[in-house]
Amino acid sequence: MSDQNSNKLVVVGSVAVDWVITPTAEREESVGGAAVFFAMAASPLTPVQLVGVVGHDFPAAALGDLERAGVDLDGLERNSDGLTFRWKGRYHENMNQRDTLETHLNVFENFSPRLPPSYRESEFLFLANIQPSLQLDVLDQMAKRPRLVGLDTMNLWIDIAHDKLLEVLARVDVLAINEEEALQLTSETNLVRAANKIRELGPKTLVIKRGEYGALCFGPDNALFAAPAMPLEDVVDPTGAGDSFAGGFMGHLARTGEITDDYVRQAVIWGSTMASYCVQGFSYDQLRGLSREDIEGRYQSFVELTRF
Ligand SMILES: Nc1ncnc2c1ncn2[C@@H]1O[C@H](COP(=O)(O)OP(=O)(O)O)[C@@H](O)[C@H]1O
Ligand SMILES: O=C(O)C(=O)C[C@H](O)[C@H](O)COP(=O)(O)O
Repeated sequence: MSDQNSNKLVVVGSVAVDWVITPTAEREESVGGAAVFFAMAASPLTPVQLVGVVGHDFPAAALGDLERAGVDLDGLERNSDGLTFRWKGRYHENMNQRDTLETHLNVFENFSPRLPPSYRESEFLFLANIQPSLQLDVLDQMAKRPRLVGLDTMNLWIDIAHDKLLEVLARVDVLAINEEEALQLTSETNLVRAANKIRELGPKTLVIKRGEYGALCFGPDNALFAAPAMPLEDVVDPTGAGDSFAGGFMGHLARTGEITDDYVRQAVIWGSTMASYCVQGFSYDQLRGLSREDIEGRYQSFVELTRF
């Protein structure tokens, strides 16, 4: 293993301009996308290399934010012929549920991810929520199998690309999905039974994200770990919480290079820490410019929250 690549973390996923409506506020041009949230959350912990595509309308300021966060953008394709992927959604009163109002794939429609040579040797890879065939394509472009491969997906792919999804799942180590998706994927009604089935499909580590109720994690050596979400007085915008969680989670494992039950437990708390910042603002507003002191302090609040 070359030292140079030992803690590099590649992420492939959407780069988006969202229109987010909550019960109390609205932002019409909110930079988002799974790869953006993931990168902003992981970059305080480990070097991140991003793979995605933007159109001519993508704000230059957001590219500057990613660069200042230290995110490598060599793998970000800039397609001047079209618009960036756009998503519009409205949150319900309780903020744990949302309706998608519009999705415009735009430049994402014909996107074919190309990994720069400098990404191919990296030891950590996260396949954020995109078509399973593209996830497979990226995995195949790695020079060798990374030490740890994580994946997120959604109900759409469980419905329309089931076989491809099973094919990629067989090749990943960590699956991070939400509760409904875990049940849907396995046709189960019980979460523990669903988790056992999923772990037979490939991923030995499974993180089930439960919104304001936190996360449940089945570790590589069989530990079962539950983490609460940070109780917050003001939740501004939950968009990207899951991706920020994944960024903190994978970022910690890449930084430490340890992949045991104990480190996976810590990674769940790092995921919860970064997700808690995400939901406190629109877009990645609250993830930008975080100091080491800030994040260590929030991590310690989680330690205190769960001490007994
Ligand atoms: N309302 C909230 N308050 C505090 N933390 C939250 C809230 N919603 C989500 N989170 C954090 O974000 C994580 C992932 O969120 P979740 O909504 O489950 O993911 P996804 O966006 O993939 O559905 C949760 O495990 C939790 O730590
Ligand atoms: O890429 C997509 O499919 C989008 O809808 C754009 C969004 O910015 C995030 O991806 C929302 O992600 P989560 O709130 O973590 O589920």
